Amino acid sequence: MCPADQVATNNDHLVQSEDPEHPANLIPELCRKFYNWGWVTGTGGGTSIRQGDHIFIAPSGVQKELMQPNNIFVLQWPTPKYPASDRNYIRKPLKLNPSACTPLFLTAFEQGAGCCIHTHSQWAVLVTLLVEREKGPDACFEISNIEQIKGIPRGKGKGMLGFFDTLKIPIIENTAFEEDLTSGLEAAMNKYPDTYAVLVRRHGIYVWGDNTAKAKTQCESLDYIFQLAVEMHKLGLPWVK
Ligand SMILES: CSCCC(=O)C(=O)COP(=O)(O)O
Ligand SMILES: [Zn+2]
Repeated sequence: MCPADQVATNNDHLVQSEDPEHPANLIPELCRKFYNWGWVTGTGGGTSIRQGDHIFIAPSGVQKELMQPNNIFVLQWPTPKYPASDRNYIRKPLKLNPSACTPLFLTAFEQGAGCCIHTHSQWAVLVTLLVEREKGPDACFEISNIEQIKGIPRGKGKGMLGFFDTLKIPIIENTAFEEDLTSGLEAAMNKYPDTYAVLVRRHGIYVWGDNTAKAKTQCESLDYIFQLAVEMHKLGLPWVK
């Protein structure tokens, strides 16, 4: 756990609220759920929320399910993505570093997202392995004729996908360091401007939404679909009719 006595008193009021929906309360609460779903075990994965001109970010390398509100970093939005030293932190807990996923979360916020979730779900990883043969910029997971596809938006302001639509989630290659995934994420977003998620080969997935509830439900729908896809593959059933 992140020790409470290692926390600075800088702008503590930004993470102190009785409101369970406040991002500083919501991020630890969500990460406890995500841990139980196998999404953020072993310190991997995480979540970031934008509220107005503040971005709330978890620390790096901590047990995400044990996080407390006073462990949360706050960035003034907008903020430079690079170099990291130029980012506008207005709250930095002592002896902790911000998540290595920060530039990826910022990339989602640049697209207008209100929340971004990164998971290391084994179903997401397995799907990237099953389409491993299609390496390169065109790598993509595709599935159709599954009811849960309706839980994924067609694109911003375009409503939700329908049963007969084909869900497409781009896959980018993993890198040695989480931060170095940023250019791949940006490229995938440019190539698939309607996507709300990008898979990372042998690593996991980034999912974002207009707000926290949408990011969470979209991530749940995708995880359901990935698990189903793995089981379909084992039964020799095609993903696209
Ligand atoms: C065993 S986790 C490896 C790092 C990673 O992929 C990740 O998502 C966690 O990054 P953070 O800096 O938020 O701990
Ligand atoms: Zn990761």
